[in-house]
Amino acid sequence: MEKRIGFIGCGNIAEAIIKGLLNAGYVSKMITATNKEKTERLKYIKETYGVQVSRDKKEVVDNSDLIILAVKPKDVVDALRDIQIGDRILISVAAGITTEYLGGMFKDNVRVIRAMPNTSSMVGESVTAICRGRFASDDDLNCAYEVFSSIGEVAILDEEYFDIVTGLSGSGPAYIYYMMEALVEAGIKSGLDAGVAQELARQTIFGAAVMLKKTGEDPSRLRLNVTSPGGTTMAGIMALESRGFKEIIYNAVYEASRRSKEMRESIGA
Ligand SMILES: NC(=O)C1=CN([C@@H]2O[C@H](COP(=O)(O)OP(=O)(O)OC[C@H]3O[C@@H](n4cnc5c(N)ncnc54)[C@H](O)[C@@H]3O)[C@@H](O)[C@H]2O)C=CC1
Ligand SMILES: O=C(O)[C@@H]1CCC=N1
Repeated sequence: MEKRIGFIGCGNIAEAIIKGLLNAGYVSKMITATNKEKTERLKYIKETYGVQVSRDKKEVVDNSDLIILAVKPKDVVDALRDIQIGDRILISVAAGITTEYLGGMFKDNVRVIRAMPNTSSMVGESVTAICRGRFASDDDLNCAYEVFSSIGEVAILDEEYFDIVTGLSGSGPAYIYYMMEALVEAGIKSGLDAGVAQELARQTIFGAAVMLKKTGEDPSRLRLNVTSPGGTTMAGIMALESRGFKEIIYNAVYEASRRSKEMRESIGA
């Protein structure tokens, strides 16, 4: 049976998940959302998606079987203050915040699932890592699996890997968009019209992503297929290598993971 889902915090990632769930056939009346800024944001969410909204987080909890906590890490304590989760499942997508810390905020043994989706949830193409806290069961994990698999792929992982996952796939879409920005700027700088550069870059990234997914081939194999010996691609790749492209990407994942840990520590979690 379809679970009733309540969102505490309705910013970017909550909106992406809501849209993804609705596209996947989820019924709008099964979704309720609340937010700190209650007026404009909730009006927008209600008008755009037809889901229920409430100014009262307790009402959201009462109307839900699963609660998705989608507030910034620094706001989790405030967001969960004065509510009773009872026998519902609490799914947190907050970067860095552990199931142990969240569970510790309640007197009862709350069933907590930690999830790290990304904004491609909006088009059903997220990859979401999930793990269960101490008091959540395998059934609870399966329940979360079902919800997130309707908006993309799901990986069940040990919680110790979540900072890395956050730095790789949670933040990852931004790296790809940044790559697109860089390609477009390079095209323009080299003399292309902006619209043309954008169209070429967007479809190149999309085509490469579809190739990866549909062929299941190793990316290095696909890269070699583009790279004629002594040709243009080889010259381009050598320019990337000489400027430490892989190290740059490693640093991005490392720094984002470090920040995930730092946000946890900054609230004493
Ligand atoms: N944006 C992304 O791509 C992803 C974000 N996350 C995590 O999701 C969480 C939310 O991130 P975003 O949606 O990007 O942030 P956001 O700032 O867009 O949304 C957070 C929302 O929480 C609301 N809020 C703050 N305190 C609240 C409270 N006490 N009660 C109810 N609502 C409250 C704010 O009004 C805001 O609309 C963060 O913890 C982040 O680490 C996880 C995966 C991906
Ligand atoms: O930037 C952030 O902190 C969040 C977590 C993963 C993606 N966005």
